[in-house]
Amino acid sequence: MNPRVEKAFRAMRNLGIPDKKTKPVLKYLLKLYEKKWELIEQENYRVLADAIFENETEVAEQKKKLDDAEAAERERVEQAERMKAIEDETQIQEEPEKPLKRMRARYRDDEASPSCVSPNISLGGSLPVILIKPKDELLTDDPLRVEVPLDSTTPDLEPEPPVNTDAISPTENGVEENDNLIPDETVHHIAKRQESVANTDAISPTVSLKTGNDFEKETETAREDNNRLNSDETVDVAKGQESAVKTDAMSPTVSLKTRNDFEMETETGREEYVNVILDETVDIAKGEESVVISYINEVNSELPPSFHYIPRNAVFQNAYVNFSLARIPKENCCSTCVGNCLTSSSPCQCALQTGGEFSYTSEGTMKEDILDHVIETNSDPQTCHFSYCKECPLEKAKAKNEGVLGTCKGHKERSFIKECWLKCGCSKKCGNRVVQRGIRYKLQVFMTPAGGKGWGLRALEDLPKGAFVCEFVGEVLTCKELYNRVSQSDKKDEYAYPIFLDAEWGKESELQEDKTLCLDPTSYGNVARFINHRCFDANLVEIPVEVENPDRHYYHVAFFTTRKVKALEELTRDYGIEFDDNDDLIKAFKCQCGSAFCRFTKGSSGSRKRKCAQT
Ligand SMILES: C[S@@+](CC[C@H](N)C(=O)[O-])C[C@H]1O[C@@H](n2cnc3c(N)ncnc32)[C@H](O)[C@@H]1O
Repeated sequence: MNPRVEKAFRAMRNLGIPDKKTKPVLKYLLKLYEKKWELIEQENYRVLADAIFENETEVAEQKKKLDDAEAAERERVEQAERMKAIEDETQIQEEPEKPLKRMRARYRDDEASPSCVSPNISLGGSLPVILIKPKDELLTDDPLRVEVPLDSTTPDLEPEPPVNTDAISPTENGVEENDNLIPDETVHHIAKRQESVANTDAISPTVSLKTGNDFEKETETAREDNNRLNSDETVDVAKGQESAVKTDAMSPTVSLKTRNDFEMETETGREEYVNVILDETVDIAKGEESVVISYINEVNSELPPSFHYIPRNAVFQNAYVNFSLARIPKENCCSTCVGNCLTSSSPCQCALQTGGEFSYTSEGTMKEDILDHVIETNSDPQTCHFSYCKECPLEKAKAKNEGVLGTCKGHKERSFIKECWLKCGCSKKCGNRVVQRGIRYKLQVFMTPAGGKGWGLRALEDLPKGAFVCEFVGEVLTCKELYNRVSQSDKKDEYAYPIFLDAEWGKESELQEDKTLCLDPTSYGNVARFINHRCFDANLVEIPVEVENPDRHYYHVAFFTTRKVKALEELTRDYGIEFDDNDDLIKAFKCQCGSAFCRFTKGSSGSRKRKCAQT
């Protein structure tokens, strides 16, 4: 057997996938990628694993649909037979001719009964037996979905659209790279993903990204040109996921005026500018958030990177995120509360878990004293505490590649916010539910000035201190999976910075591998993936938030403002990286944060100790 085929099988076997499932999918991918093995092999055969897992889910769903349809059909046929028997009996007793007339009137050979899908199929007898062949569902154009949405228990979630069951049905054939094993149209949904992986260039727009400055604003023709540019339907960005689909939904914002045309020092000037640049037809979140998240590039012609926008974390494969109402003990929810917990005279059960005080004000911001305490303990080496694991999952994952098990560098001890949730008695509008309600402020992804940090995030309105800006959303992975992905990625330095859910690691005597989790926004993430790093004095601080999961292996990570932030000011967070630590999984960048406390410029002396930062 071709050694590359054997290797692919082996990689899948390691994930518990038998060869017979791997074979047809691999074969299809080889055909799709025109035998470019490297596309299949990258990130430890992720494309292959994803395709197999997705296919399995869809086949199972479709099988269930078929079973249901068959059961319904059986029931219908039995019912028809029962009715016929009753009618026959009644008619024999009454008038023998009438029933036949009635029957003919109801089910004429050339007409469908009301429930009949396929009237031409008749199995003889005077009554047509109606066989319903379940219609093939239309293929969806949605991007490939990730396994299980974490808040699948929340009432808000809509059901998944149906997909074709026939995709990648296993066959007995061997993996011959030229065989047309799977009809293309049945694997359309997989192809879509593969195309986005294989051909990232396809997302480049077919329009030149001129800005308003490139036109002679004064002339009618120039204005028309500019308008045409704005409405050019050939722009295909669609987040780079759907290279074949052309849409202007994310066409770059092009305004006649640019930033320089506004008096940015004044409140009015900034407001005018925001009104001009806020193009609500451009939504990087594809309507997944309750606010539009626009983007703008006034610097160059780059488009935002390709990724799947997800508003909530999603679990990848074996990461252990198992929460259910039954697993939440009474002490972890305020089941006797009603309405808004914040208005009650004493702290509810949820607040008791975080020091007996609610973390939020009635305006929905974080309480200032709590926020200040978090900021202080994060940044002050005197108050910042680390706990150390006996066998650090990060070091273990690294050791798999490097062979030497390093000592734990420490995990920062953090204060949690505990929000009320489904099992609580309060209402969804309770003031102790902020992060779970999602983004509220108008945010914009923008290109930072040339030679800088690439895309960044800002708000288009002033933010008060303690405002919840957004959650850090990504795929929930085990550390092992993250290390596999990064070490096999050929774009290590472009890997979006993950966040480790390590707040409780140091407290556990023994950590199970599937519970050592992180959030990776590289392929699936939300707007937080655009937040750039700033050393120490970033205007956002990340705070762990417990919503569903009492055991805190899995929790949410939310960003709150550390001070008032003006509209258009870049939002930043401290990634907590050490620029001199060559040991880190993801290669550090040359920091351009501009902070007076920048760790990059302040001497990269080789110290490998962790330093405190606002993370
Ligand atoms: C999570 S992404 C942030 C969004 C990114 N700027 C983009 O264009 O998609 C992290 C990457 O942004 C860049 N970056 C973030 N903060 C930076 C900083 N302070 N200086 C230079 N580059 C930075 C680095 O390339 C880093 O790898």
